[in-house]
Amino acid sequence: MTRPALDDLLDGLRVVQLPLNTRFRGVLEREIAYVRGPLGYGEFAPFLEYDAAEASRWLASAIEAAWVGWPAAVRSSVPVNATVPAVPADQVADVLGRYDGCRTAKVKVAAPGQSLQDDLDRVAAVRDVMGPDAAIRVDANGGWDVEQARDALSRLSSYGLEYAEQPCETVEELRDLRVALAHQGIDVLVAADESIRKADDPLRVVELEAADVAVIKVAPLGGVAAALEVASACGIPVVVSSALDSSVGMAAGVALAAALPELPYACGLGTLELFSADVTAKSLVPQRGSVDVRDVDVETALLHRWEAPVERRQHWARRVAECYTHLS
Ligand SMILES: O=C(O)CCC(=O)C1=CC=C[C@@H](O)[C@@H]1C(=O)O
Ligand SMILES: [Mg+2]
Repeated sequence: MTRPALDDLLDGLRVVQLPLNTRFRGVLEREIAYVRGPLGYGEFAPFLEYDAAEASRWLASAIEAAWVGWPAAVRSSVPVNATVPAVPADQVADVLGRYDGCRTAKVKVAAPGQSLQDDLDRVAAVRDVMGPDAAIRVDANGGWDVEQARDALSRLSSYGLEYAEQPCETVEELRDLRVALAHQGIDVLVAADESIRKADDPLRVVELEAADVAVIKVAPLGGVAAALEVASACGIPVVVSSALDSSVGMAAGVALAAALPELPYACGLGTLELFSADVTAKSLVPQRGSVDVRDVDVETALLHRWEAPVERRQHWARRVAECYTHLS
């Protein structure tokens, strides 16, 4: 891959703090850095707790966007799901109300400090608001062990589930859960997210027959081309999802979804509805249930408006430099 000099990355570096309208992953603000190359901006926003080796894949993805470019699109829009954070059931209608025309919802479950009853209430509220024809998937972020997952999914499945994303933490647990669900006749598909995006070997989950669906995120896999390779090698249906991106990062996810030969499920690319600010006036938000495949015009005034304080900008400059040494 074309590798810009570290100075080129640091010279164009911009850092913003974008407010969210709903708490997600425990935060109400998303800190995002941008690098700038000949093709425009690339988003570099690994979550703050990630180490340099893991975060360097996000840097490779930002460099691809700004210096290399993406594979050709085979579609002009991408159907997306609404994302429902671990909110109380009485806030579900508000959250869903932001998503124009989405007929699939992904609901966070097994959040720290919450009970299965909270999850049941939230999923029931989603079914209630969206009606019987909507598709509902849940995402436990590895929060259950196999037994808890089997019990939770046997109860949640009465609301009709499209799949359960990362119900357990390890690949072995996902495999054992699939067997347990089949034995008990619980008809819920298993999707892998962290087992792909945080793994040394993203294809192990397929080798162990541990998932029915692969959730693929661009930045954690090192860019659109790399993610496309993982998606093709998987041999199971793929759902492209965001990493809580601004429109710049979202465009990369949309580019991947647009390039995939088959897209059987709605993608998790609607999360800009959880933000109350962006760096473009024309956010890549869903309209009538889909996101358009198009370029994003970053506005300098918005980069200024949401600019992070100087110590955070220095933090991100150090992070870029550190990750740069890990680029392969
Ligand atoms: O898939 C979606 O609907 C939206 C994206 C999403 O849920 C996530 C984005 C970023 C970090 C993750 O905790 C979370 C996920 O686990 O899938
Ligand atoms: Mg997930």
